[in-house]
Amino acid sequence: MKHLAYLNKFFYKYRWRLIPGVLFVVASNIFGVLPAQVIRVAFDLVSENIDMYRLYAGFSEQHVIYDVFGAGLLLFGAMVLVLALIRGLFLFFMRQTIILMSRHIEYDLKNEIYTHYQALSMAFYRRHNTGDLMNRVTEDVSRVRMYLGPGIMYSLNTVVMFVLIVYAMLTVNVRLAVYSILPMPILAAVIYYVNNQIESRSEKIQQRLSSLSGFVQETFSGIRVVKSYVREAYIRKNFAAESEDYKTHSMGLAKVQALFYPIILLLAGLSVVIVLYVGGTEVMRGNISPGNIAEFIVYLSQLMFPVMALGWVTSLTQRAAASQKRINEFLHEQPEIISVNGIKKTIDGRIEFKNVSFTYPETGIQALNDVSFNVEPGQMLAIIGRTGSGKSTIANLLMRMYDTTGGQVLIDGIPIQQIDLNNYRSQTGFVPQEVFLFSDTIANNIAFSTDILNMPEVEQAAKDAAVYNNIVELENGFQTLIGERGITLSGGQKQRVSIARAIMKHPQVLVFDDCLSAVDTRTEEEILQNLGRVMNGKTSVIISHRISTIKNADKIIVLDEGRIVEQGNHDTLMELQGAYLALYEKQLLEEESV
Ligand SMILES: Nc1ncnc2c1ncn2[C@@H]1O[C@H](COP(=O)(O)OP(=O)(O)OP(=O)(O)O)[C@@H](O)[C@H]1O
Repeated sequence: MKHLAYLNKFFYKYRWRLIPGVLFVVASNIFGVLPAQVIRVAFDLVSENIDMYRLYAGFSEQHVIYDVFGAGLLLFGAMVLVLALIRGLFLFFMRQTIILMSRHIEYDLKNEIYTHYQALSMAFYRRHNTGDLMNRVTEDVSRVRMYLGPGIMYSLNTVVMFVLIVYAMLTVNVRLAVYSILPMPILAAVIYYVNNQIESRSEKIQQRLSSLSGFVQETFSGIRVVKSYVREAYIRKNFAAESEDYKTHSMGLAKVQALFYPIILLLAGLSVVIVLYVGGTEVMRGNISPGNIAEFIVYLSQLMFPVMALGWVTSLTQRAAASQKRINEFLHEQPEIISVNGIKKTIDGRIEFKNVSFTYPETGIQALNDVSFNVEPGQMLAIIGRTGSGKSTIANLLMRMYDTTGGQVLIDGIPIQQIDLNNYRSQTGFVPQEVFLFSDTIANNIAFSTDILNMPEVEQAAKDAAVYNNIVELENGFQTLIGERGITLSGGQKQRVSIARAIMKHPQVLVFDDCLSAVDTRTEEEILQNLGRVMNGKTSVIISHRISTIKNADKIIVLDEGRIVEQGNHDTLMELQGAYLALYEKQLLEEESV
């Protein structure tokens, strides 16, 4: 429960919804209790006057008595109706204040979590899977809202109604009141227990459903592999097994739900029987009138819902507390990459790695070991090396996705940690190895870094990335939707759109992480030539496997197992007759054999 205390700040923020809400709960309940008393008076009126009416049988006065009697009953009926209408009005306002408050808090909480997520570093995203992140913003927040809205509202309602009804009962007859209330705690306990059963079973079903939809999604995403390996029958069998599991759990839930209402009706009926029996004996003793029995039965029917709500609200609050605990876990995570009062400046692009070592915190793998190099503004640095040698790690450190575990990265001679993070990243263009494009138009994907879509600039970026001709050939050109909702671009086209996105930023430092691998050598040459123009006076870092990509770079570093084994330009490295030359010859051989 202590986890829910986090939400108290929101109650304070929305106090001018909560306080009137509480008053509306009280008012609606007062008007909810009054009709029972009107019914009691009406009932007594009937039982007192019926004898008189019969007494005048055969006399003309019987007619008059009937009229007076009928008009009286009509008046009572109208009173009950008016009271119900007033109650309805207050119920409307009660929901309009408390439920609306819960929706406002839900909105605030979702935004708070999302904003916090965005501040967290890469390592956090490596530790937690996307499903988990999504669940906490959606499922868990919804559960918390159930506590904030219906939970609070029904708890207040139950307490107020209980106090008013029990008070009204006690003023009529203490013995009857005690007997009537006796089954209530049992009813609440049964509902709490059954509700918990339903919730835990529903949760299991939800998990099965997630796993079923995950399974379906994956097999459809990989349908090409499934079909080419002729594994349809095998996949279908697995699907049937998953479905069977879901069905079994659903049937279990249906059984508990089927028991739920009969049990409630049984207990409710039992209360009425007790009232009739104990009330009857009290009437015989002359302690109460028959109207009081009618009054009690109305009270009982009114108490039934709050008592049911009590069991329901208890389990709902428990679940909300568990969800808030999960939310708090993430909200209390501190971003590893921070920049407090960082320097804001236009960077020149001088990069220096000074004895940099780096070990990934998630796996403990040492990816870089004592790496030192420097690049001047206007230069192109190329990084080459075998797979897993640490090339992407250099890009990660340059983009400050991680901080070094040893040594220092300096930008314009300033340690990278001292530069304002957003200021720095906004001047850096990065094309990752794994291309990611949003399900949006090509134009919006290229112009991702800007708030206003400037089409001439987008087109120029596309031309520089040598993808312009491919785009204009499409029916809708730059307005073509890509991704889940649209067409699929080829691997090389995707890479070039993502290069255009980085160029569009007019960065001071541009980092290409092996993003020309799916582009043919002629197009690659065109892009590199364009880059020479666009990045004139600025710094480029090109990571590649291919020597053809990097041979014109001002400086080339050759990495192996996290260490720099050679550095220089193409000619000096060739002269060294070491790792670079070996790589060159190997690639030359491969090209010839193709
Ligand atoms: N996010 C990560 N978490 C943990 N370990 C990682 C992570 N990324 C890379 N590594 C490890 O760090 C080492 C260097 O990886 P890196 O991605 O820098 O190599 P690379 O030279 O870019 O390889 P490739 O050419 O295949 O992309 C590898 O052993 C890899 O397993």
